[in-house]
Amino acid sequence: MIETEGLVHRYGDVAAVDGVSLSIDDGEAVAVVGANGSGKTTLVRHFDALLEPDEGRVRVDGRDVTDEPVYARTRVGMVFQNPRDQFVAGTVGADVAFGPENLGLDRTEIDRRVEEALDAVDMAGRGDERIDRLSGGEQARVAIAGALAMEPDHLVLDEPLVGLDRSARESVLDRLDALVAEGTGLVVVTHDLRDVVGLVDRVVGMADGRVALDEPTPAALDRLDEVGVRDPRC
Ligand SMILES: Nc1ncnc2c1ncn2[C@@H]1O[C@H](COP(=O)(O)OP(=O)(O)OP(=O)(O)O)[C@@H](O)[C@H]1O
Repeated sequence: MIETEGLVHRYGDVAAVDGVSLSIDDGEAVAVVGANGSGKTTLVRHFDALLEPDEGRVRVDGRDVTDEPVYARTRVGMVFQNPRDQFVAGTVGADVAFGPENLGLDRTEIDRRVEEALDAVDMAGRGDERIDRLSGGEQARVAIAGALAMEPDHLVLDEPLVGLDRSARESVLDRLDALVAEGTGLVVVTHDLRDVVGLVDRVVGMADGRVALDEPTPAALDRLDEVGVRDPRC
């Protein structure tokens, strides 16, 4: 479970996150929506201790992420907006293996995790391919595999579909759908709910750094205008 309590994050004088208390259960699929600059990315970066709170606390499974960042990063897998910024190796297999290697796991366990993670994103058998020769959609799926190889309880994706064409979007969404069905929790940051509305069972809407909407789908769809987000049904 991911919990924030009175979380405040400031950049200089700007409170990008301004008192957010939220809890996300294991297995929940949540969309975090809101207009540009409403604080979505800043909020989710705290789940993995990539930022430090100015006020309040963030816990994963009851453990404070500032005190135990490694624990948070093993339970919460993060996939950033531009996967190219996230790759650390030249080939698919080496990149996906990087996280488990850092956990100090033995080779057999690392190989098992890499194989399962690539399989989960429909990239089985492609470990030797160079990442820079993959399409944008394939790169997005490799980035997701890298997070999955840590066997996290939650996968947090920040605008995972930006820049992808329709078929690449569909292939990523297909894989996310399967992961949710298997019980992986999902937090998807987006300002466009159209693609992910069928995937999530809850919508958290941010406005000016605060949670202005927190409702299950489909009820949340009737209130999207309050957070400046388009109703995907229109
Ligand atoms: N590194 C930074 N330094 C200074 N200000 C920042 C920084 N990152 C974000 N901000 C500011 O914090 C506020 C929230 O930004 P954030 O990126 O969290 O919002 P967002 O909802 O994810 O936006 P978007 O939809 O455009 O990605 C904005 O006013 C933004 O300009």
